[in-house]
Amino acid sequence: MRKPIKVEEAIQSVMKWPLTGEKEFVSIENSYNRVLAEDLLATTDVPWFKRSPYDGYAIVAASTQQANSEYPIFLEVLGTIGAGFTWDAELQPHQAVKIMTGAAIPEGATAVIMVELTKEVIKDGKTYVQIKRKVKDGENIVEIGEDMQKDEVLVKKGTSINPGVMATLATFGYKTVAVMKKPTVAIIATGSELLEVDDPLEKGKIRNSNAYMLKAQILRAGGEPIYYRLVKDDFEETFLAVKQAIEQADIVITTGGVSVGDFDYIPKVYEKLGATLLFNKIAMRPGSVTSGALLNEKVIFGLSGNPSACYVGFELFVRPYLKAMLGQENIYLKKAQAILEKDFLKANPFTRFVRAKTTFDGNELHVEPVGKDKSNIVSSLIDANCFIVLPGGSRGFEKGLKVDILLIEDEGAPIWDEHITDSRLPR
Ligand SMILES: Nc1nc2c(c(=O)[nH]1)N[C@H]1C(S)=C(S)[C@@H](COP(=O)(O)OP(=O)(O)OC[C@H]3O[C@@H](n4cnc5c(N)ncnc54)[C@H](O)[C@@H]3O)O[C@H]1N2
Ligand code: MOO
Ligand SMILES: [Mg+2]
Repeated sequence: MRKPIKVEEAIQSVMKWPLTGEKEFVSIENSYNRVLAEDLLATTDVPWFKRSPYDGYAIVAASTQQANSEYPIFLEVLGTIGAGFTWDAELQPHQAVKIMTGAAIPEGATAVIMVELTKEVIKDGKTYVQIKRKVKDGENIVEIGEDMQKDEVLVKKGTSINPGVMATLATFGYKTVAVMKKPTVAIIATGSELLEVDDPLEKGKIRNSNAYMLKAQILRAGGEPIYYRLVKDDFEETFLAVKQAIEQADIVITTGGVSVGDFDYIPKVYEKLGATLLFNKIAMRPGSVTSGALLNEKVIFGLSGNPSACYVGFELFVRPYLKAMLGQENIYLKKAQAILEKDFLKANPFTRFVRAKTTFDGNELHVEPVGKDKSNIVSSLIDANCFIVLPGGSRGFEKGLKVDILLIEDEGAPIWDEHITDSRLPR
């Protein structure tokens, strides 16, 4: 008899053994979605020179002291600079340089006035800019270091490279980036009933869908599915596949063959390998047979063969382990609360993770189970973007209750609908 342990105990027993990830260098072009292996520091001030935020005139603010709409002042315009160009002479009072957004502020200039507030006049062959208001010192000047300051830690290692991090890397000239190596994850699908994806159906057989599902889950979590094999329900074959995989990959996942059937060989494989069993029964549904074992400080995850159970097992146990290897902080699925939109009246002797779809009405989250809830179901995974967590020992949950959900994926909205609202007004 197997003794079920709590979900959190299973998570803890796995998370005691995170491998230390390694780093590697990739080109900035290939760094999107990778995880930073080193803190990202500002190597210069940004901007590193004063620049204009507007198209206008660089001036000495003091020259405008007396300006007002009745008595405008006139400054001589010495020339024009666009972004990327500099003005080499020092600007004197009563002089101006026409300047474009992004151009370096000339030496001596202390403010910029927007072009809309001025008028150019030509007198005796000279160009003057007419100014009708007092301009303050420092007005419309982007100061050195306004954006980022030299030596400032901008992004912590363990952060996933998003478009903003990408822009920051480029700002400081990182042609190559130190990122965490993607943990390699071997997938071994077990089962004599399994066909390859391009095999025609035969009596009693099904196509191996778990391996492809796991590949996608591994990629989504930031790992590298490197190796994948399909083995028959044969002890030797399964044993050799796992033994080889553990030498080649950082993490090994098997699917199927983990329960109490005559041909479920995974428990015996652990034994022969001399692996330490971490758990072989968890008080959860689906995936109660999910097993974990430790060999050479590497965790082998024995996920259920049933597709939905396999999926849940990955997200709850493999995902955080993989993300910990990547040095990430937020390794667990994000928890939220949502209003249950349909009765879920099944009793829950064990904690249940119901595949569900959550939607946001602009105000609150709502959630509805995606349908067929048995663990042998594939189709309910199509629309699932979260799990509803129903604690063990509960009788079922009625529509309208607030329930905990774990978010897996987030999609956009189908229409632009009241995307801009004033939160101060009643709705
Ligand atoms: N007497 C008992 N029988 C079962 C129990 C139990 O407690 N006592 N638990 C049931 C539960 S719950 C689950 S979940 C499954 C777990 O079984 P295994 O992990 O050993 O997986 P298999 O028996 O190999 O396969 C189960 C099911 O999944 C299909 N499968 C397997 N691999 C794949 C794949 N790669 N792609 C698609 N489908 C796959 C397989 O054909 C079976 O239908 O055990 C119950 N039995
Ligand atoms: O382990 Mo099974 O998926 O609980 O149904
Ligand atoms: Mg079985």
